Amino acid sequence: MNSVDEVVLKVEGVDLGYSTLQVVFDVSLEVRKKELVGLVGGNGSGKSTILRAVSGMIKPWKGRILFKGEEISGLEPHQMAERGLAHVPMGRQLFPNLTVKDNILLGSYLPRLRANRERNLEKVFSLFPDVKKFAQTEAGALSGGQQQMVAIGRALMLEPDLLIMDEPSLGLSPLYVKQVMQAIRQVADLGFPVLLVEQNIKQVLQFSDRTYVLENGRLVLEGPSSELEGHPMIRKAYLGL
Ligand SMILES: Nc1ncnc2c1ncn2[C@@H]1O[C@H](COP(=O)(O)OP(=O)(O)OP(=O)(O)O)[C@@H](O)[C@H]1O
Repeated sequence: MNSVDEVVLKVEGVDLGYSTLQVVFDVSLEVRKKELVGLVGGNGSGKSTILRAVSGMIKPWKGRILFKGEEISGLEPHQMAERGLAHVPMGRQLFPNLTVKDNILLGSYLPRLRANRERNLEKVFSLFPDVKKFAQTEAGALSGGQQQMVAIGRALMLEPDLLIMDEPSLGLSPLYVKQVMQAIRQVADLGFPVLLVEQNIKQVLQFSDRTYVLENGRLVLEGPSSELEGHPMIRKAYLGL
């Protein structure tokens, strides 16, 4: 396998925007097999807009997006899901009155996944023992961190080739943020590539393999997360050092 085959997601020089307002400028990034890649930036820097383009909700004004080597322009979100893209949305969006188990099973709605349902459910339960413990509990009764794991579990039922996660730490207490980040790391270590979008740069640098830093719609820094942690710009602007 050569390095080109290993690239799952490739964003090439995209400009993105809404009606006449451009919010993302010439952004390129990639996610390879087995990687946990962070995309970080402050409020309104364009992170969610990039995710919307990757999941087919908006089309690039310029540039292109390749998923498993195929250009995705023109594909609808459900077609992206069929091709193996799982989007874990901001705010988790579970059905609070359904049990945890039923919420997770909703992830295996595609016909090709039905045969593997039970096996995949067991995989999710062995990955997140807490989720298994609450299988029969209504999802709305769980803590924010546990609900986030349920949402990730639901996405794994899709047998995804790429998971994109939109601010999974939002609204969680520091203890739960750490648990959720550890869970995401475990998911990546199992072999599922993850694009993790976050404002919480400190946590992302600690758990991801590589990170892209976005400011006002432009990439200002990128590299191995371990190297960025010590970068003067990061220390000054984001870590307050
Ligand atoms: N549907 C929309 N219509 C018009 N402008 C939008 C729309 N969605 C986002 N924007 C604008 O695009 C810019 C980037 O927003 P985006 O949501 O991508 O940022 P973000 O980095 O994800 O921020 P946050 O962390 O607050 O979600 C902002 O100026 C925002 O106001």
